[in-house]
Amino acid sequence: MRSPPALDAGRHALFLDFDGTLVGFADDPAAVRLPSVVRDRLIALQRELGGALAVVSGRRIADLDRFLLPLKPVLAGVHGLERRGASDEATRLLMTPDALDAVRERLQETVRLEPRLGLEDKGTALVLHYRRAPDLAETAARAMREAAGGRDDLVVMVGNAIVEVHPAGMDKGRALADFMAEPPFRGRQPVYLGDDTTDEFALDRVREMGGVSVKVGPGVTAAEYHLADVAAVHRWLGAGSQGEGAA
Ligand SMILES: O=P(O)(O)OC[C@H]1O[C@H](O[C@H]2O[C@H](CO)[C@@H](O)[C@H](O)[C@H]2O)[C@H](O)[C@@H](O)[C@@H]1O
Repeated sequence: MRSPPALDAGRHALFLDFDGTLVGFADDPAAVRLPSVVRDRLIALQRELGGALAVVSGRRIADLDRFLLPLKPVLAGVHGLERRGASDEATRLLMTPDALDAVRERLQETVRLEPRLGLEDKGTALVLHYRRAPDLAETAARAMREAAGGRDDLVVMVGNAIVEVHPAGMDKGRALADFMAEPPFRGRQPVYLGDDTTDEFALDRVREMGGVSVKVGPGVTAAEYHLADVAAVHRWLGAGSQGEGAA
């Protein structure tokens, strides 16, 4: 796969995944770090792009703000179930948090019985983490399937050393399409960078829209272009190579 073309600030809208794209991985999700040189470059890019810069992540918006501030991009959190558009002051939730109550109870029991698994409660989604115990990948997947109980109002997704459940009806592709229908994105060509299976929804959508789809790292993808790793993303953004961003 080819390297992506240079960003054209007058024409493009830039969408960035967070973990595995802007920052490297760590055992503890709270331990990642966005190098200040990258954050400063993103602040400059946001201005050059007329505000058409969004981070589209599986993380919560409050969590993303902790890593990104003073950069305040448009944000889709929890795969679009949380949203803060260009004209929004506050985060909007696209679901009722009690939708996951029964699943939460079952997963709490799972991690009580197997403490090497971690449970991340994002309110709008629940995640079982097994990065510290890769041998528990199948155990985690099975526990999640059983906890979700075949409910068709929920979606179970596999990510990088995680398995996650959240209400059906939203993914990163839909989140991106919603932003593209609004200023300051409307009329621009989307550019999306992402590394994980959950990014494929957005990479697919960007190809349909005639945009620039960029897969970061290894793996099967719908993307047209490729960057090797987080350091290559930083260089492509014009922020040099200052480490991968894991603490
Ligand atoms: O959509 P993203 O921005 O890529 O977020 C996806 C998930 O990111 C976090 O988990 C991942 O990063 C952790 C820290 O490096 C790592 O420990 C974990 O194994 C990775 O899957 C976050 O904790 C999840 O909630 C996000 O869905």
